[in-house]
Amino acid sequence: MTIDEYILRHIDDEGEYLKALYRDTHIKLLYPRMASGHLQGRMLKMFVKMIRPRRILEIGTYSGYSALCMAEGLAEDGMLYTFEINDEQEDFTRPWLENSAYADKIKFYIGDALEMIPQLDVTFDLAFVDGDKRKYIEYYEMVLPRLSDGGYIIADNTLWDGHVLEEQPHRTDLQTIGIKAFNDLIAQDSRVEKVILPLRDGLTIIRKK
Ligand SMILES: C[S@@+](CC[C@H](N)C(=O)[O-])C[C@H]1O[C@@H](n2cnc3c(N)ncnc32)[C@H](O)[C@@H]1O
Repeated sequence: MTIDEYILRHIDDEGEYLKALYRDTHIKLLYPRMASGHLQGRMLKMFVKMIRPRRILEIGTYSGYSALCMAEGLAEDGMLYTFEINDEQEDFTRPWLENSAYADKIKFYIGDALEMIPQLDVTFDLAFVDGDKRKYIEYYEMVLPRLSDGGYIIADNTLWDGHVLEEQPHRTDLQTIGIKAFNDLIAQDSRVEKVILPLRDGLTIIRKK
């Protein structure tokens, strides 16, 4: 048994619905590795239980796996706003969200989060940033003013398969360059407290002071 298998046997089950979504994602979608899985999903739900946000923002819905996990942790009056730029994703994802037990807690938008979020008049208590790795700084600067004091941002993939250790990423590798620039910015940003968890592909937990 691997340590990953051991972990999955000793944490909460993800449940039949999410198992089925994960399977369907692997059968029907390109890049299924982008979806949060069992461990990260349970972690996201646990964060929501700990932080107890009323309003959650997600940038990058993809198949809806992480959205459903966070919605599962939301209180009765909570709401999750999730944004997906790829309109071809809608036919797959919308039924999975709308047929779930959390349909009334999720607002699913198709479009560029960078354009659509500024048009909403909502303050968020938690934001899960999981969109285009080249745009993390733009997402961050857009989200921070829309975050409540003491609110949290969770940024995914911030270790980028270890590529962040490359001193000089190739100039065409804009994702590695983007993530490194984001990590450097967060490290020296006195507006926030931060910690990086080496879970899966790296999760940075950022708290607005
Ligand atoms: C890693 S996947 C999200 C995975 C999902 N959050 C999960 O954990 O299961 C990233 C998604 O972000 C979407 N995306 C990229 N840029 C975006 C933007 N500016 N606004 C909204 N979605 C975006 C991509 O199309 C892709 O589906």
